[in-house]
Amino acid sequence: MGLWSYVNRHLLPFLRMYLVGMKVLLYQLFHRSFALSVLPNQNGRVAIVTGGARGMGYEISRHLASLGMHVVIAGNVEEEGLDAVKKIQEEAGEGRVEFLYLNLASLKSVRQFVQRFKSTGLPLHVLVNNAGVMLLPQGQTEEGFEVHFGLNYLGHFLLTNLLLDALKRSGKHGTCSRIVNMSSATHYGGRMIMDDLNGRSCYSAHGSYSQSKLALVLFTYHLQDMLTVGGYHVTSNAVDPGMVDTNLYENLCGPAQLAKAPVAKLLFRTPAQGASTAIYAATASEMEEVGGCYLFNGCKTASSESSYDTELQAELWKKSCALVGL
Ligand SMILES: NC(=O)c1ccc[n+]([C@@H]2O[C@H](COP(=O)([O-])OP(=O)(O)OC[C@H]3O[C@@H](n4cnc5c(N)ncnc54)[C@H](O)[C@@H]3O)[C@@H](O)[C@H]2O)c1
Repeated sequence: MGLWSYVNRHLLPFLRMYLVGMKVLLYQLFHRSFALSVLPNQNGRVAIVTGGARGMGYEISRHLASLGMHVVIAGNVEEEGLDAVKKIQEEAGEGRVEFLYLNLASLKSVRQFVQRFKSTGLPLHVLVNNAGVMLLPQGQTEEGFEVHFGLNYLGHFLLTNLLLDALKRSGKHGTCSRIVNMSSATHYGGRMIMDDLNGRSCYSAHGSYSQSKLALVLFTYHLQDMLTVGGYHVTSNAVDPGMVDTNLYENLCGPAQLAKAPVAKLLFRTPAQGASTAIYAATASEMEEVGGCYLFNGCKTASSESSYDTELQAELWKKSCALVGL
C-alpha cells in the first residue's frame, strides 16, 4: 500500500473519528443531556427495537413499554433478550414486551425475522433501528459484506424495506408510523467509498464504522423523500445519541480503553440519557408528521454536507437494493 493510500484510508478516518469524538465530549461538558417531557400514552401501538436487550436499546424498549407500547426486542443473543424481557415485564405498567431472534449480520435471518413477525398479525407503528457494532477487526457478515456496513446499515436497510408495508398500513393521519435510525456523530467524518463499500482494497475499522453511520443518514433522508412523494403516514428520522457509556466501546485498543474509563465516568451520557432522543423521535407529539431530520440532544441539527447529496442518496439506495436482492 502506498503512503497516500495509507494516509487516506487509515490515518484520516482514524483522526476524523477522534476529532469528532472530542467535539462531542466538549459539547457534553457544557450542556445538560436532553430531558424527556411527558410523552403521550402509546397503548395499542407496537414497536420493534433492534438490539433492544442492552445499552440504549434496552432503555428505549423499557421506556416504550412503560408508555403502554407492545415492544418486540429484536436481538441476536437469546439469553440476554429473555433477561431483558423479564426485567421490563417486572416494571412495565400496561405494556407488553417479547423477544424475537434477529441476527443483522445475516440477511437470511433478517428475512426469517420479518416472516415470524408478520405471522403474529401485529401492526407496526415504530421501528427503531438501534443495533450496532463498532471498531471490529476486519470481518464479514454471512453474505460476505464488511461487518460494519453489512450489520449496521445493510441489515437495517433490508429490515426496514421488508417491514415498510406493515408500517404504511399502520400509519394514519395524525398518528404516523415512525422509523428511527440510530446514527452517530462519527458520520460527520464518514466517507462513502461507493466503488469499495466493503473496504476490500484497504480496511479501516474507523472508516468502516463512520461510513455505516453516514449510510444510515443518507438512507433516512432518501426514504423520507419516497414516503412523502407516496403520501404515506410514515416518518423516517436519524438520531445521534451523543457519546454514551455502553459496551459499544469494548473493541477500543488497550491504551484507548484505559483512557476512556475516566473520561466516560465524567463526560459520557448514561444509556438512559443517550436513549432519550430516540424515545422522543419515536413518541413525542412534536414529532408527529415530522420526518427527514437528524436529531441530536432532542433538537433538529444539521448533518454532514454529503448526507444531503440527493444523487449520493439515490446511488446508495440503488446499490443497496441490488446488494440485498430487492
Ligand atoms: N455508545 C455511544 O456512544 C454511541 C454513540 C453514537 C451512536 N451509537 C449507536 O447506538 C446504537 C446502540 O449502541 P449502544 O451504545 O447501546 O451499544 P451496545 O453495544 O450496548 O448495544 C448494541 C446492541 O446491538 C446488538 N447487536 C450487535 N450485533 C448484532 C447482530 N448481529 N444482530 C442483532 N443485534 C446485534 C447488541 O446485542 C446490542 O443489543 C448503535 O447503533 C451505536 O452505533 C452509540
